[in-house]
Amino acid sequence: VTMDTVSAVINSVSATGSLVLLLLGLVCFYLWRSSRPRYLNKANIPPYPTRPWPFFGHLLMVRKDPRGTFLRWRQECGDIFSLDFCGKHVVVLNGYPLLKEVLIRHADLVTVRPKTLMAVVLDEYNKGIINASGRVWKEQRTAALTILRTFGMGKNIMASKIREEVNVYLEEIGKLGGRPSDIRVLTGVSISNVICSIIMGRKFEHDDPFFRQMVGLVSKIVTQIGGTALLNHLPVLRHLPGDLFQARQLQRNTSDVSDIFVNPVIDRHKANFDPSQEPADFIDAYLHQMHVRDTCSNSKGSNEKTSLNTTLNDENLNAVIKNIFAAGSETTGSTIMWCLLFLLHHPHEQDKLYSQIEAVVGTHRLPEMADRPYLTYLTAVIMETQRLASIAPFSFQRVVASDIHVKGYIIPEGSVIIPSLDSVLWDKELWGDPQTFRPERFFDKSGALVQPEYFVPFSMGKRVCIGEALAKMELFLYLSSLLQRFKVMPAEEGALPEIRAKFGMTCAPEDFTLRLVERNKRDR
Ligand code: HEM
Repeated sequence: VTMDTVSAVINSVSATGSLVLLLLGLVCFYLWRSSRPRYLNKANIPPYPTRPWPFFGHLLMVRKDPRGTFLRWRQECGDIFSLDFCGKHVVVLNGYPLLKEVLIRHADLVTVRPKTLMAVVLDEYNKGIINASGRVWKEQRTAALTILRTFGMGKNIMASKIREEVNVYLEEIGKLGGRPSDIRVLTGVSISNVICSIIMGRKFEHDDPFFRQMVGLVSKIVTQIGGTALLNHLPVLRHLPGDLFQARQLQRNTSDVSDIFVNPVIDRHKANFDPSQEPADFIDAYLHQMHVRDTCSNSKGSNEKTSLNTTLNDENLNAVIKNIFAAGSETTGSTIMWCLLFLLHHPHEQDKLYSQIEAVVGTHRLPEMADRPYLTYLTAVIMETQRLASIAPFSFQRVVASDIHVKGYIIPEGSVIIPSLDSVLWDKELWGDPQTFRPERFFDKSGALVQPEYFVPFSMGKRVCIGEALAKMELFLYLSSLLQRFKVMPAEEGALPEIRAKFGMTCAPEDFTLRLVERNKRDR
């Protein structure tokens, strides 16, 4: 090897090295430019609690304990403050008056969802309800609400579907024989079955392998969404080797849910669709609406394809079904788990609740919706559970469509807003002792049950939860029937599980075991 060859190699290596360095520098410059806080020194922007870090802004500061950090920053900055998430301007809204002003008075300016990486990974960006905006969102939301109301959300048809499943749930719990158990999965499976019967008109055996596989996948997706939250603001991280943030797994699991479960179910419904028959379930009713629009546009002599006139189509139906599963099962299931955990810690409240069930319903029949107005203590316990658990502490994010003027500040167009439901449900000014489980707070001096307008676990405004009536019905029927038959007891006498939340798609309690002991076997 001559000296010339060696120096040629060195030259070419250093040229390549310089090129790589230059590229790296350009990438860093681009990242720095695109992640610079847009409004840092602009007047009239809600204040920043601390100076943002380069690139990440405030993201890493809130990662460990978002709830605690937000509550602390509210104390330091007041009800409205700005954050920077990797260059994205975020405004956090706190307190009932401010949430009401922005979400209700300026309702039309805050209906857009941000284009999060998660929505793209889940293949749901601008599809279905949760991740859609504008015309798609309006039409899908209206269709879904109409269908749910037709099926009696808050009325009898829905109640009988839920009660059927409650019976199976009670039998399964009876089989545990009062032994220490974690009933989180059992509860999740049961609630998912209610959603199945509403969406596709059929329920599954709890040990059906196909159903188990689907519930397992949905539960994985819900957990993985929590783990990938950082990616929403720093999408470049998904390219890291090793799938550190599980984004690729999340994508695979979501497309499995579509391929194995959702699309075949839609196809079966389409194959059996008969427009002259009354719709039997949600999918059928959606196909009916598609058919009606199709017929209307044809009768008007339009030559355009229906898909141009309406957003009701297979793709959006797929997304709506996934939305209802994702938003409707984990939320209700974890609220039931929170209620049982609170009752473990508050045996006196459990006794009071049981006495009312015994007096109003007795023990020879299951509670029904007609009992609800009389089971006021249970209703108060459910509301107190939802308030204290605050399972959706930051609701879902929205984007501001044009500048909003509030409290002497401007929330600039394009900012993301985070309405902190924690700040309302845990507000000392409103509740006095917000961290205490005290269902009595929902009764007035005359002993009548009251629901204050600032009780907002389902959020507020135009994007308020569409499943509120269904969730309330499920919570009432599951908990009244469960607590009528079983006494909630600690797994080990004197050793209570800690009250601690884990952050996923919602805030569920950390896993815990308990004993559900039959109260009076002879009565049944
Ligand atoms: C305890 C149970 C539940 C709680 C606490 C809850 C809470 C919420 C919250 C806080 C939002 C965000 C609203 C916003 O963007 O401001 C929401 C949205 C939504 N929820 Fe629920 N939810 C529950 C049960 C359900 C059920 C059973 C369904 C099934 C139909 C459902 C379907 C939805 C949908 C589709 C949205 C998106 C609405 C939109 O973007 O327009 N939820 N929910």
